[in-house]
Amino acid sequence: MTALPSLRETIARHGLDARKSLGQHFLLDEGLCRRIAGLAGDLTGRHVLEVGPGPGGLTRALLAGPAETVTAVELDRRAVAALAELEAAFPGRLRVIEADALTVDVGRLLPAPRVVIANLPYNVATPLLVGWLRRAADLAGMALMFQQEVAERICAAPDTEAYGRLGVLAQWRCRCEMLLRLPPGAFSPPPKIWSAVVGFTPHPEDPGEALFRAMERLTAAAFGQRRKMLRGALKSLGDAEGLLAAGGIAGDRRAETLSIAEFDRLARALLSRG
Ligand SMILES: C[S@@+](CC[C@H](N)C(=O)[O-])C[C@H]1O[C@@H](n2cnc3c(N)ncnc32)[C@H](O)[C@@H]1O
Repeated sequence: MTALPSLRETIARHGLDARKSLGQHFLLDEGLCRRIAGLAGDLTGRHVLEVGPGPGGLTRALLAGPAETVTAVELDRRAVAALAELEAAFPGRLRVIEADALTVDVGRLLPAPRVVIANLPYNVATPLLVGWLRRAADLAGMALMFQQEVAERICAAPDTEAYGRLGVLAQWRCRCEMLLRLPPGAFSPPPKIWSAVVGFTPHPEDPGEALFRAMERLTAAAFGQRRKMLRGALKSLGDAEGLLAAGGIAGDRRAETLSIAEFDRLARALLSRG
């Protein structure tokens, strides 16, 4: 196999100057890429989805490991062209797809066991995560880089300022763990803020689309007015008192005091009410 150009050469050859509109902050340190590639555990026999490979630093690190296959979905045509050489160097193991990751169905794209590993474009990180949480039972695990503030919200405990809709959805479907924090200087160009990788271990049971939607409605209402008591905050769902009684939750509590198990009870009560 002929030696691959360095990441900096790849960027220069393909005019891959970072675009803010695409959330492009590249990881060029090979050691760091290897570390991130290892954060989702042993990838032997696993099929990896990487969203936004960019110049391919993390992609190279994933291919150097034991993953069965890597499928990289990238919106930027310049990056797709830059990855052609890497694809040729790993025939049958790397597939690069030019697409908007928001439109991609992981369950259809990859065989199981599936793992998602990505340094996410920050502008679409939350909708991408919520899409994967919807079908978390289809995934064996995820290791995802976010802005640190978003990572903290995902892992937040009840009774904290950061606890909200995203944390409840994520922790309801997965065990979530803060794995690594990175300063702006780890990226090229450096973003304004720190970043962090969160590890997700999905719970095996699939709640189904209707219950997931009920949880989305519930958390949107509950945290939409987080300072209000739940009997007021949940009024938009109709008969808030009845719903809270069915879930065994006192009406004078506030959303941020509820555990994930209590949210689960309320979402089931909301669904069964139809
Ligand atoms: C933070 S950069 C990470 C690049 C590379 N993985 C790295 O770590 O150096 C995010 C990448 O996601 C790509 N991207 C942005 N929006 C996307 C979308 N909707 N679907 C797929 N890729 C997207 C960008 O072009 C960019 O390559």
